Amino acid sequence: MTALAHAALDQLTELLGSRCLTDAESAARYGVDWTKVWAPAPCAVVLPETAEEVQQIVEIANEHGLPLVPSGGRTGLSAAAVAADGELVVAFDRMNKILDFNEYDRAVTVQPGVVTQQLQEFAEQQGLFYPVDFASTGSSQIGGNINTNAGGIKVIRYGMTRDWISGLKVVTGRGDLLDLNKGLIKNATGYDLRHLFIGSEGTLGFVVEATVRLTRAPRDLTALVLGAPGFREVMKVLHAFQKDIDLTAFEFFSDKAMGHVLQHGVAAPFDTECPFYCLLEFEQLSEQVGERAMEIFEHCVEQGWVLDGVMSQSLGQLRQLWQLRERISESIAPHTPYKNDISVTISKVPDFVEDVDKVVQDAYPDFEIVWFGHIGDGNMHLNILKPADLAKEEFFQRCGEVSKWVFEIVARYNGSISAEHGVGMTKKPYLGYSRSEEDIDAMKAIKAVFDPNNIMNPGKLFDV
Ligand SMILES: O=C(O)CC[C@@H](O)C(=O)O
Ligand SMILES: [Zn+2]
Repeated sequence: MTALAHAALDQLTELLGSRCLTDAESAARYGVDWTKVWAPAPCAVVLPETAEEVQQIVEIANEHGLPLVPSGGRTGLSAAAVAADGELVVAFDRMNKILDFNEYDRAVTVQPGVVTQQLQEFAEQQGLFYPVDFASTGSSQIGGNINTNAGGIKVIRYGMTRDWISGLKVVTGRGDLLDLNKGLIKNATGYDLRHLFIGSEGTLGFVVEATVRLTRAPRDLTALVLGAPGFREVMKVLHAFQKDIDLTAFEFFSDKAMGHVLQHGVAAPFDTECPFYCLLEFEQLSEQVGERAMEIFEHCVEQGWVLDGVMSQSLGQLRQLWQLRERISESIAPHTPYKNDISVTISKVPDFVEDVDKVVQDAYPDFEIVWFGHIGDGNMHLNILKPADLAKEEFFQRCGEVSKWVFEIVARYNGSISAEHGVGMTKKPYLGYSRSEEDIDAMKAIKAVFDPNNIMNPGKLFDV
């Protein structure tokens, strides 16, 4: 540790006492996210309890040139919350209170360390619903969701985290406390800085409070799992249902993904083995909606787009069917997957997937390729699994080489190299495939305004 870091730590210990942790166990725990590519090496971990303490931490960091990394539930998949280079981790676990709720505004004000599931349960207790949902809601925190503009499995109906944040308090890299948008629905007073901070991966400032909108809870949710002979047919099924029914989800997964999730202990939906599966969900608000869904299903079977299918008849069955999709990620995790989280507009999905699939199948004849994702949003998760006998370093190096070819296709289709997981460190070398030089220059200029000394999560998103 440098003399400067020592001096900063003395000040931090004076400020926070036992909430400034320097032990190896805390460093290892708080210094990583789910990527596990970089080894954690923070100089210390601090646990502020108030916005004022966050401001004081930023002040000390500026004085000593100490880089800061924000840490929430650490469920990120792009190494945006990894401290691998002597940074100070600012963990928000102690700022985990629900501060206010107003039923007329249908809005709840929370601290950043509130766990997503805690917010969802609070909304339910008020007879309302927080709709941003994904597999890691049991540990992810609202502050992290805001930093990455988290998406998930209900985006087709409810949008991303950005769409639910009506107010945001942030501490910038200058140490200023900004109170952005103040929970308003309508506010036409110039640049909406709130949206700059959402999805900025902690590179401009840290979220210290958020006002989150809630909505009515969905009623009588019903899921269908369908098996399709090919990927193009999956898209035809999406189109057929979307024409008539407001879907709350449309997810897809390949036979390989299905194989892993079944091995993981989830029950098969039906006996027919299909190359692709989709899971779609809707509110069965009336009997007619259910009947219409069955008619569309039969039409899809007649057209040869669907080989088999099942529809949930109870909440228990609905939850069971969702396991098929929600547990894919954990079922492939032991195979050290190399992850891609790519998107294009819906109309381009079939050609795009065909082009990418060809490149990866040719490049990795010996690797298992697992496709799944939020196909109703044009967002595919392409996971390449490491063969058991190949060293991790060599595997990641080979994957990195092929990434360029995949991202060239992404660029050709005007797509995104990261639909929802963020850029962090894993996708930083490839940002130029999705954002122009002018875009990146503008982002750097914005960072300089809010974080002139480059102490807020440096080395993530881009290098300055
Ligand atoms: O593991 C992945 O690649 C995706 C994780 C998550 O975004 C999901 O949709 O399940
Ligand atoms: Zn996802």
